[in-house]
Amino acid sequence: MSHQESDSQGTRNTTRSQQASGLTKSLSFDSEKVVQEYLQQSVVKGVDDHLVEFSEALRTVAKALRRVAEGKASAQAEAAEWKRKYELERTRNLQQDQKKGHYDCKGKKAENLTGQCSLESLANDKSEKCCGRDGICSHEVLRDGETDSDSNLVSSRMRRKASFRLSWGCNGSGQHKHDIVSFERGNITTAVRSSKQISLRWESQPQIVLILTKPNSTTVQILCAEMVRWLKDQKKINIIVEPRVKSELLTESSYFNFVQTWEDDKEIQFLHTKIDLVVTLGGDGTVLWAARMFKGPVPPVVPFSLGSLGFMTPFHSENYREYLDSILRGPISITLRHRLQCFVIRDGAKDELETEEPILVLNEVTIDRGISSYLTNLECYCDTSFVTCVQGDGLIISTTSGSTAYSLAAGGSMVHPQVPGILFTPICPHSLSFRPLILPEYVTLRVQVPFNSRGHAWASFDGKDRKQLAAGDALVCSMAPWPVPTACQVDSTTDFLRSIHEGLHWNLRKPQLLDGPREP
Ligand SMILES: NC(=O)c1ccc[n+]([C@@H]2O[C@H](COP(=O)([O-])OP(=O)(O)OC[C@H]3O[C@@H](n4cnc5c(N)ncnc54)[C@H](O)[C@@H]3O)[C@@H](O)[C@H]2O)c1
Ligand SMILES: Nc1ncnc2c1ncn2[C@@H]1O[C@H](COP(=O)(O)OP(=O)(O)OP(=O)(O)O)[C@@H](O)[C@H]1O
Repeated sequence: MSHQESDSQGTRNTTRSQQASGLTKSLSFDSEKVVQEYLQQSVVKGVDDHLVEFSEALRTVAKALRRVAEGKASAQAEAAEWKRKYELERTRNLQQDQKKGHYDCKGKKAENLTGQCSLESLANDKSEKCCGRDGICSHEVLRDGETDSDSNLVSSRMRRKASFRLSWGCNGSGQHKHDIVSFERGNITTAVRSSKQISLRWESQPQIVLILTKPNSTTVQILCAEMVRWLKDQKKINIIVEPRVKSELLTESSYFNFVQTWEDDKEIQFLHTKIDLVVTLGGDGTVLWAARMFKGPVPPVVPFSLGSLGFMTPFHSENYREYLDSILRGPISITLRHRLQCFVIRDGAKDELETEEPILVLNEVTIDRGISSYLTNLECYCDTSFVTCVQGDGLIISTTSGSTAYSLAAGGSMVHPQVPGILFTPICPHSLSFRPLILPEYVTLRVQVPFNSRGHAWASFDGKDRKQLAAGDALVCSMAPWPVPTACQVDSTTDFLRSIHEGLHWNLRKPQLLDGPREP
């Protein structure tokens, strides 16, 4: 069924259910009124007349209830059809993932592409497979926490609260660390939230630092050479740089012979196993570059500001010695910047994923009209629910770190980078009522170019690697399990507020003068 067809079907169902609920409301009012009138007037009128009226009213009620039931049956059939389609899709995705060998929340193998457990597993496995070790039963806590006298007291006064189980890790990627949830007497409280300030303490001395630099900048080149010298001479740190930087250093002096690099780009995938710390010298683009190099876990990143804006670069390069000295000693406050993992699924490929590995983004994935002059038409789903159809220039699916980048320019909110969420921001929507959304971090989003689309769409990842999406192609994205830990200059909130004040001049306004009218 095309989106338009399903939409008009949906509208018909909504109208039907609105009619049904309106009917039910008027029914309950009418029948009540009829009964009251009957009771009052039967004293005055002949009882037989009123019995006739009353039975007529009951017939109307029965007829209307039948219509409500018919409406429900048709809505249920529609829902069953959607569920069937979803199940088909899910099975297809699972098969693909088993082939690919990703990992999932059910354990050993295969992270589901859409990052979800099956509906059956949610219903049947309960905690056993998905949530076994992580689920807690409220009644277990109640039993543990109660003394005998407590329980006697409770049972004598009132019935115990219904027992329940909370479990996690089933939806989304299934690999997130979740809040510690306490069930003290069945009341749910969270103790440690993922958005709390995180501190990193070294357990052994950091020894290898990767320095990444913005190209074509003399200032950066000079600073890089100075920093390498200082780290080697003063801190006995081994340095790794990109091949380009190694040749730049060697042009300056043969002293830099000790600096390591790689010859084959394939070696980059093993970098995270050797490197203790990454230092970036540039702007936000260099932090994005650093994040892009790590397709899995990322070592802590220390971003020095040598650009114009620097939302993610809180360290001023002039004081690099003090900063690095304190960071190498630790502890460091870090911001865990979540990333999104994106899969492009080609319609033509049917059962094949286009990419072996997901594309990870620190800022956002953008699906836009590219060079096409046609309106972009994108169908968007959140897990199993239809979200909307984007008609405009495109859509930005952004992390909270990316909320101050393109998403902000398109009218999205600025969100603290430690808030776990995914921003859904339209680009120039051709609709007055399309406001940006913020969705929870555990959802899987699917953006599909409809078969009847007039043009292609283009996906770009942190502003790079453009990929064309033809009609029937889709982009699926969910939160990646590997965040980018960036060192804070103070702490993540202070750094964030400083960056929006200094970078964007957020809410900068001259203070109102004292003179002028006053409250009497
Ligand atoms: N209209 C727009 O605002 C627009 C358009 C295209 C791309 N971008 C952004 O540019 C990013 C790529 O950055 P680049 O440096 O490689 O390209 P670039 O050199 O074109 O720089 C883009 C600008 O975005 C800023 N920026 C990047 N990440 C940011 C963040 N998280 N918060 C605040 N500002 C940020 C950079 O400081 C820079 O000023 C994309 O991820 C996208 O968010 C923005
Ligand atoms: N090591 C690198 N190798 C190749 N390209 C890089 C590297 N580091 C950064 N870049 C690219 O250089 C561009 C500019 O980088 P960056 O944003 O850091 O500097 P800037 O534009 O001067 O800073 P700002 O964004 O604050 O104005 C970006 O597109 C980024 O992808």
